[in-house]
Amino acid sequence: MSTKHSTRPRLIRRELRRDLVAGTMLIAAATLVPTFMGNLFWQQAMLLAAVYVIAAVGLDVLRSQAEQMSFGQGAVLGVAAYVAALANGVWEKPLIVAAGLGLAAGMVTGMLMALPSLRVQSYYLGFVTLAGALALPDLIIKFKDQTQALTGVNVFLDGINEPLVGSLNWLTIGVTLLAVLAIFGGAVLRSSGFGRAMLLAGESPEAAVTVGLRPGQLRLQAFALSSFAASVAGVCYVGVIQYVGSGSFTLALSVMLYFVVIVGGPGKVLGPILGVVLLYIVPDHLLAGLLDYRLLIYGTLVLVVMLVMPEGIAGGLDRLLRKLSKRSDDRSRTLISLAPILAAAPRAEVSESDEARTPLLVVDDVRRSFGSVKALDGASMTVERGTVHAIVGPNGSGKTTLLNAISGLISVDSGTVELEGRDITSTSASARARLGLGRTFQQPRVLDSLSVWENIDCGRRSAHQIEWFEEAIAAYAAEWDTMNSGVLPHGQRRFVEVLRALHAGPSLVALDEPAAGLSHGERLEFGQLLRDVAKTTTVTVLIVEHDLDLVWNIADTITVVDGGRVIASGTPAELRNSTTIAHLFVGVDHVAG
Ligand SMILES: Nc1ncnc2c1ncn2[C@@H]1O[C@H](COP(=O)(O)OP(=O)(O)OP(=O)(O)O)[C@@H](O)[C@H]1O
Repeated sequence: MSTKHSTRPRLIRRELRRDLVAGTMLIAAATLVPTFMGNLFWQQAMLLAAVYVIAAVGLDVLRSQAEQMSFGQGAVLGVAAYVAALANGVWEKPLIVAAGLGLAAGMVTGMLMALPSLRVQSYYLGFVTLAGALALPDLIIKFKDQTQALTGVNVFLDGINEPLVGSLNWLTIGVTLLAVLAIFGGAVLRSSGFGRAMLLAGESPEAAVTVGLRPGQLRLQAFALSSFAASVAGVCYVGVIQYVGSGSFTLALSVMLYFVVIVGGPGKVLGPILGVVLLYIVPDHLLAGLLDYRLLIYGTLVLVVMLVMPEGIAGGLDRLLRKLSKRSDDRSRTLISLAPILAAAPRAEVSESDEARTPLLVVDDVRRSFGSVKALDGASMTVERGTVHAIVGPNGSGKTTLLNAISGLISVDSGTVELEGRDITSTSASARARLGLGRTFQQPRVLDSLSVWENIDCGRRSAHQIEWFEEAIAAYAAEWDTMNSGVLPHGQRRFVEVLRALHAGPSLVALDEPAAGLSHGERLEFGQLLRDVAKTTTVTVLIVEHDLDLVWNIADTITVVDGGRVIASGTPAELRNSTTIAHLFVGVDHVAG
C-alpha cells in the first residue's frame, strides 16, 4: 500500500468513454450528413432512428441495469406520442405544452406497467407489459372519436422544422442532442452508485437488502427512467413524423425495441445504436423491398447474433477488439490481498463503554418450520458487542435459517429478535441492514459485470464506517476498480463480499460459512481480519462456520446448534470440556485442547 489513490467517484467510467465518443460521432453523422446533403428522406429516417435509440437506451436501463423484462416500451412511446399529437393537432395547444402533456402521459403509462414489477419478475413481468403493448392499438381504435383513429392526427411544428442552414432545423438539432444525451445518461447511470445499487437489486435482491437497499423501489426507479426516455422518444417521434395514426404504435414497435437492446448488446453504450441500425435501418430502408419479411429478419438476426455473439453485437465487438489488441487486460488480474488491511488495523483494543455491556443481539425462542421440517425449534442466543460469535453445528441443524431469521431474510413463526434492545422481529431485511445488520452468503453474491471495487461499493453506507478499514481499502480502490470480479477465484469472491459488508459500516456482520473454499493462507488472513474488526471496532462478528479450527482460534463465544435448538453456548474454553457436544467436534481436540 505505497501510494494513496483517490476514490472520488468519476462521472463516467473510463472504459465507457471510447464508446461514448464513437456513439456521439455515429449519431451526429447519421442525422447531420443527410441534413447537410439536403436529403430529406434520409434526414427523416435517421431522425427516427435517433428517436428509437433514445427509447432503446431507456429500455436497456431496465434490461441491463435493473434486470427487468419489459415489452411495453413501444406502448409508452406510443402513448406519449399520441397525447402530444392530440394536444397539438386537435386541442390546439402550443408545442411546448403538447410536449409536456405527452411526457406526462408516457410517464403515467410507464409507471402503470411498472406496478406489476413489485409482485412479479422475469417472464411474468414480460408478459404483463406485453399485454400493455398489445392493448394500445385496440384502445386507440376503441376511443376513435377522441383519438381520431380513422383519420389520424396531423401535427403543426410551429417553425421548429424551418431550415436554419441547408435543411438543418431546430428539430434535427434537438433530436440529435437528445439521442447523444441519452447515451451519456446511460453511461453516467452505469458509472454511479445508484446504477450499481440497481444492478445488485436486479441480480440478487437478497444481497441487496442485506446492504440496506430496497429492490422494489429501485425497480420502480428504473421503470421511471426507462419510461422517461420512452416518453421523450415519443414526443420526438411526433416532431419527426408529424403524424400519428392507429397503426403507428403496434406490438411490432415494442418487439423491435426489445430486440434492439438484445441484439445490439445489453449494457453497452453502442448497443442501442447498433441494434437500431440492424433492426430498423437495414430492414426498413436498406432492404426496403423486404419490408414484409421484417419479423423474419428480426428472428433470423436475433438467432444468428445470439449464436455467434451471445453478449450482442457491441459486446461481441468489445471482445474482438480486446483479443486483437492482445492487451493482457488489467481486469484479468485476479488477486486481492487482505494483508494491507490487516497492517492498517490499530493495535489498541476499543475500551468498553457502558453501552458495550448491554448485549447487541438477543434471539429468544425463535421457531420456524418449512412444511413438516422444524428448521428452528425454539432457538435462543445472545450476542455481545465487539465479539466474534460463532454458530456451529452439523449439516441441516438450522444455522443458516438462524442467520436468515436474524437478518430478516425469512419471517419467523414465533419468538423475537432484538437488536440493541429494539424488537426487530417484524422489521424488513432492508430496514435491519440500515439499522446495522450486515450479511454475507454461503454462495457469494458478487456481480461479474462490475469491477472488484464497484462490488464492494454498491450498498448503502451507515454513519458508523470503520475508519481504519475505510482508509485501508480507499488506498486500493483505484487498483480494485480495474480488476474484473468475473475472474476472481471462489475464495476471493468471499473476500469481496465480506469487504462489501464491512464497507457498509455495520454494527453486526453475519457471515455464512465465509471460510469455505479459502486456501490455508487465506484462512489465516481472514481469521485475523475478523479478530481485528471485533477487537478494534464496535463491530460484532457473527459467523456460521464448519471450519472448527478457525472457529476455535478466533471466536470469543461459540453457540452450538442441533435440531433447530441451541444446545450449548460459551467460550471455547468452557465448551472444551462439555461432554454434551463432544460428539460434534470429533477430530478437533488438538485445537480445543
Ligand atoms: N427454504 C427452505 N425450504 C424447506 N426446507 C428448508 C428451507 N431452508 C432450510 N430448510 C431445512 O431446514 C433445515 C435447516 O437448514 P439450514 O440450512 O438452516 O441448516 P444448516 O445448519 O445451515 O445446514 P448446512 O450446514 O448444511 O448449511 C434443513 O433440514 C433444511 O433442509
